[in-house]
Amino acid sequence: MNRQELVNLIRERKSYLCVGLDTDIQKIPKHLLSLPDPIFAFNKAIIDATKDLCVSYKINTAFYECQGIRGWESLQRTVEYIPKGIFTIADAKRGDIGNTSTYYAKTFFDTYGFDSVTVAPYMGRDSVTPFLGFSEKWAIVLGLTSNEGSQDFQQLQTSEGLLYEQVMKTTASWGSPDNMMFVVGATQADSIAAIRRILPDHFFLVPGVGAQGGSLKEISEKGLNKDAGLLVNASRAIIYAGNDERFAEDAREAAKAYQAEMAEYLSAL
Ligand SMILES: O=c1ccn([C@@H]2O[C@H](COP(=O)(O)O)[C@@H](O)[C@H]2O)c(=O)[nH]1
Repeated sequence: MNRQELVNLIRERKSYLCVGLDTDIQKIPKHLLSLPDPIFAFNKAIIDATKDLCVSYKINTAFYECQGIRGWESLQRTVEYIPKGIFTIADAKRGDIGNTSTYYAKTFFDTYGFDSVTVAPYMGRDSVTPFLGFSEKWAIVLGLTSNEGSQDFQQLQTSEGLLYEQVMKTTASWGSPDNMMFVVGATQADSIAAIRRILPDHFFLVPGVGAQGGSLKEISEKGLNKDAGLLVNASRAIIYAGNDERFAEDAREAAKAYQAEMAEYLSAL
């Protein structure tokens, strides 16, 4: 998906919601466990219930990889089930020496057909640029992450400023706002205005609302740009809003509340 298609989708749906499919076999409703592919059955119901409210789905590959071959099959069925025209994210946090990164990119873009993959930039240029050579595909680079451990390295003060700011500026120079986004945690709302000044045009993927306590209002006020420029992810707060037979309806209600709030913020742009 290209940038203009994503921007149009956000405008049409009045939403910049990304539903996170962090589907944990331990947490899905028990009545699904007797089905041949419980993870896919769960995802299918969540997608059916939310597909008109969001613009993106993020599949965190860890929840699938841990199931071995069956998990990869669930992942493939899920990504194939997501309606065309909705932006798909493989949250795999890849990045390695160049030839290996090339095969990570092929895996998620060509084999599985994702629009984007999350990339850890700390191995440098040759680990990131292989993700940028695919038409209408995106690298979503970790910028300032939502977890406490972001203080350990990312937030170190250097002679040039904060380390994550340096990393984001340099990484941005390898691509463009048409093929690169950055992860900025919703729990880092105090920093988002400064990051937006450094990167006025890039999309930010923002995880950390819901279960991690980040404020949708704050990050929207500080992070939206003229094209919206945000994809805000919520995983647990949506997909586990309920845990009985009504789980999909409960997920829809949770997604609807986020979308309604987003529509307000978009109307003020
Ligand atoms: O900085 C980051 C980068 C990635 N994540 C991922 O986003 C979701 C958040 O899930 P919630 O249940 O909404 O908290 C999850 O897949 C994380 O691995 C992040 O949280 N922070």
